[in-house]
Amino acid sequence: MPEIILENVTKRWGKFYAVDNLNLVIEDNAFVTLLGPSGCGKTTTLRMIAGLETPTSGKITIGGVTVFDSEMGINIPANKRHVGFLFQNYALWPNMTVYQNICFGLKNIKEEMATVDYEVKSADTLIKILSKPGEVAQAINECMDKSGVLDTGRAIIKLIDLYEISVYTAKELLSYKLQDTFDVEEKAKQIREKWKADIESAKRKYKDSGCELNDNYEVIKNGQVVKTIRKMTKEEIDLAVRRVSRIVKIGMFMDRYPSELSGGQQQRVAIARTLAPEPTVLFMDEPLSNLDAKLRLEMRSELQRLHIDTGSTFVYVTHDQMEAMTLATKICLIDNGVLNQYDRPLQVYNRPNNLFVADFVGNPAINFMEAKGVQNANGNIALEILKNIKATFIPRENLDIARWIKQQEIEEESKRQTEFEKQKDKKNVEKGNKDSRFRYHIAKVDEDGILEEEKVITYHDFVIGIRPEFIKISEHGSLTGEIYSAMPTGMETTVKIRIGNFLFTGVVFGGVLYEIGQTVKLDFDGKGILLFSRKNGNLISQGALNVE
Ligand SMILES: Nc1ncnc2c1ncn2[C@@H]1O[C@H](COP(=O)(O)OP(=O)(O)OP(=O)(O)O)[C@@H](O)[C@H]1O
Repeated sequence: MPEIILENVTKRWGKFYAVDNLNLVIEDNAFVTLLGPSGCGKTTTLRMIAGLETPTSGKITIGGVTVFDSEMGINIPANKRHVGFLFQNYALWPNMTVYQNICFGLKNIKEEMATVDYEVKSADTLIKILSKPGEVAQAINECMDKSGVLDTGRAIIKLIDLYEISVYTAKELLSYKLQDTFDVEEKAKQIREKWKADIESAKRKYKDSGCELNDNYEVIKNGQVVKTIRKMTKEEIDLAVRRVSRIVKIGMFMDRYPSELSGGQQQRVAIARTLAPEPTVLFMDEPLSNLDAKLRLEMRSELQRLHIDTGSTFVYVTHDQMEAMTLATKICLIDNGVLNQYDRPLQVYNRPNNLFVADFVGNPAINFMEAKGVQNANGNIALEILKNIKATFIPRENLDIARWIKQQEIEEESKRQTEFEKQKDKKNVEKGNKDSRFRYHIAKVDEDGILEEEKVITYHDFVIGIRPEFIKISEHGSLTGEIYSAMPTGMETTVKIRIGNFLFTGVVFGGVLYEIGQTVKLDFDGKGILLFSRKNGNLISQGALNVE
């Protein structure tokens, strides 16, 4: 099954590292979003997995097959990786109908496939359908206008969708004119008998040549499915087109040209075209970015459903964190070519590995404030926040800061050592786009743009991260603030609260009305407050923050 494994994958152009030593396992059937700021290396990563870009070094495996290995000199081309693509500029062919657009790629496929007897298959299908001939007549009758004239095109689409059959089988079914027959049961019985006789005769022929048909109508010889290198038959192509059209609901547009479709409908055609060859892995690069907000929301839920319906592995590039959060089973968050976190969306939101991740995910953005303090014997950390306010951070789990610091120092030393070893290697190319520490932003009322001089930062310096939903305005709150701005949207109200010179963004459920300048009391609610080290930006712990 198509599990995708990236081992030490690097892509650089000269000294510029677009992707820097990426290690990633994309599980089978996952929906992974590659997320990060513009230019962080998302598209390059996707293109390398798909085979459209050659990594500088590393190894990539798809479904147990090594598709790239710099040391072994393996590089399987994109068209042999059995993957599908959907890009932002999906460009349908304007001179082809929707049907032709979807089946165009299928016509060019030539590979080893089982030999299938579609005549027997469709005969068997017709026998099954004709066991309830009244239902067929009824479906066709529903496609007549008031004066009793049949809309043949509509009837064919109706039969295709109702019985999941090809256009050829649907036309055959329509040719029986069951809707005009007095005794449908008798007529259906006669047709069934004819098809049964045909199937028996075909089976006899197979037997005479030492073959048989299995339940999927594949020809079996010596216990093996007979396979040949061939193109897809018209029937196979039609069934594939109908299958994907049903999934994205475009069955009724088959004869239209792209210019006769809305943007969203065109997008669905592009998706159908990508799905038709049944790729086991589907790569998508910002496929919804050309659509308006409402349609994008609609297509998001379509994609989620599509992921379940197709059972494929989806790898999806986006810089829209909302899209990444809502669609993904796992988010892969990249910055400057370096993987920062690879986790389930809510884990990324609730337990970000570092300040960059905390800041990148969440809208409205997380509030940061600096703090200084030491851990008490009982495990709590006595802090000073907002210049001169005393507070206590109570870690959710056991926390030994001294041990945490030791661990960080060991890891930093090990990184320094690896870097040192790398520099000794003559072939090593120094990273030009150096990884710099993420500069968190503290919201203030009068940001004069003058950066405060950096003091010596120690492990006693912290940054506290508070998601907007953890700012609780209440009568008995321990902090006093002033409403700086309030934006009710109906379902929720986003408020900015000023405490001294600092600004905090909170989200209150419901359309609460606040007056600008109004004094409010507030607390930091719950046990989801995040404690980061200011020295290296990493998450130390989650917990509660009590203000004295
Ligand atoms: N052929 C190339 N030569 C040199 N640099 C390149 C080349 N292709 C991409 N890059 C650089 O590699 C970096 C990563 O590019 P990539 O397209 O992967 O970014 P991205 O994360 O997908 O960005 P965006 O969200 O803006 O599409 C960028 O800084 C880009 O300028």
